Amino acid sequence: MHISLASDSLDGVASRLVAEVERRGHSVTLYGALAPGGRADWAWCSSAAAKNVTSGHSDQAIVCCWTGTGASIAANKIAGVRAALCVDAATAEGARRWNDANVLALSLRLTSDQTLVEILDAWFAGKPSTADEDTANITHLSDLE
Ligand SMILES: O=C(CO)[C@H](O)[C@H](O)COP(=O)(O)O
Repeated sequence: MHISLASDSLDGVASRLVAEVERRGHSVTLYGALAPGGRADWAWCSSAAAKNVTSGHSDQAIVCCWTGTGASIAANKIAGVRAALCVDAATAEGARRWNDANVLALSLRLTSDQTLVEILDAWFAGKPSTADEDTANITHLSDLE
């Protein structure tokens, strides 16, 4: 897959995120502090990465900031984006299964090296549920936009 990655700083697991995504065989487009020269503020870099998902440029995006909250809020401003702030593998797995999340948001403050690996393993292994009650929720999100 092609994954857009954004981080508003190089704190914590930001640089390791790029290596871990590439190690899994994905190609990447980088934003914010991961791509020197671009605007690194979380609202700008996270929304830029998220826009790539709905435009078809990228299959998914991963957005980071210190708390993870700003990155997820900015990404969710883009119609068609379902960004999920995930702090562990179980949350990432649930976000893919029940929310059909297409953008993963991470907290640079909370996410350890090991947790990053576990979250990415769960995220990339995850598949959206095809159960009627789950697809109905996703359809309703589109109706709300
Ligand atoms: O967590 C964040 C937003 O939710 C930011 O990373 C935090 O506000 C720090 O930003 P800055 O380095 O621009 O002060």
